[in-house]
Amino acid sequence: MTDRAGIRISRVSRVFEGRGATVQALDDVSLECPAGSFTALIGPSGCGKSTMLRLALGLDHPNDGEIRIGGLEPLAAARQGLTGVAFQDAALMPWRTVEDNIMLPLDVLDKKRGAFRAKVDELVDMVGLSGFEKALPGELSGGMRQRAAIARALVTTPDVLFLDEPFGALDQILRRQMNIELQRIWMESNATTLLVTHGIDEAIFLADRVVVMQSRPGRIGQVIDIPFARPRQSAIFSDPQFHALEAEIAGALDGH
Ligand SMILES: Nc1ncnc2c1ncn2[C@@H]1O[C@H](COP(=O)(O)OP(=O)(O)OP(=O)(O)O)[C@@H](O)[C@H]1O
Repeated sequence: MTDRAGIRISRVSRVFEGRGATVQALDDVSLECPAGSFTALIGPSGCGKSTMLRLALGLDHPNDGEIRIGGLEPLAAARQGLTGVAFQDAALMPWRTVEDNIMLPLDVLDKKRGAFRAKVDELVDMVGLSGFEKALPGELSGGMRQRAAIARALVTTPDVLFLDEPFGALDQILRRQMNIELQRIWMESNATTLLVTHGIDEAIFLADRVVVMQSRPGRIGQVIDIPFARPRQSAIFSDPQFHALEAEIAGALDGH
């Protein structure tokens, strides 16, 4: 059992009005992510995945419905350090060292850095960046930058971790390595995780269930449970059951 917070998205709609056109980015979307679970969100471009994350982070507000993180409103949860986020482009500050980047949320939340020294060292070790604490982002590979971004997302020991295509810019081989590492990090951190991805294989490898979204308006189409035991090994990428799930999700994306 875990006492971590889960995510509850209830009947959320978000409409954008602009230049004569109205876009229904999300239409009556409900999703419950139990504490400690790993959910992957997949769907065509423009189906509202990033909008959903922005709402869950308190960066935007729904027109209808509500989102709760462990019972709290998203902004309150973010202010308490209950949520962590890593984006596709890592978004590290180029002039800050790796460890200064990892400590950024502490500065934003006005927490004393000293109290987190051991946590930062543990995270640097967990994401395999020992020896690079004083390096600048420009001195790191793409995969190392993403690992630093994930460490940064975890520095407040968040209950909930949002990942928006964190490995989208990496090549296939590196992405698979990062998937294996992310699984390990997730198992160690125990955070409720919501991953936005375009990679069907990545979604199946990592998630307990894959939520397939449809666009115009953005809605949840199918939810597909992934039955593989953990820890999952890279061999499952060539398992026939894995291929069957890939076909099922590809079909759901095509609206079948
Ligand atoms: N601030 C905004 N103002 C107007 N329209 C917006 C805004 N943000 C998003 N949209 C529209 O809402 C819809 C959903 O966008 P969103 O970025 O959430 O999609 P997505 O599923 O994350 O797409 P992608 O996979 O391409 O990143 C799109 O049609 C987009 O144009």
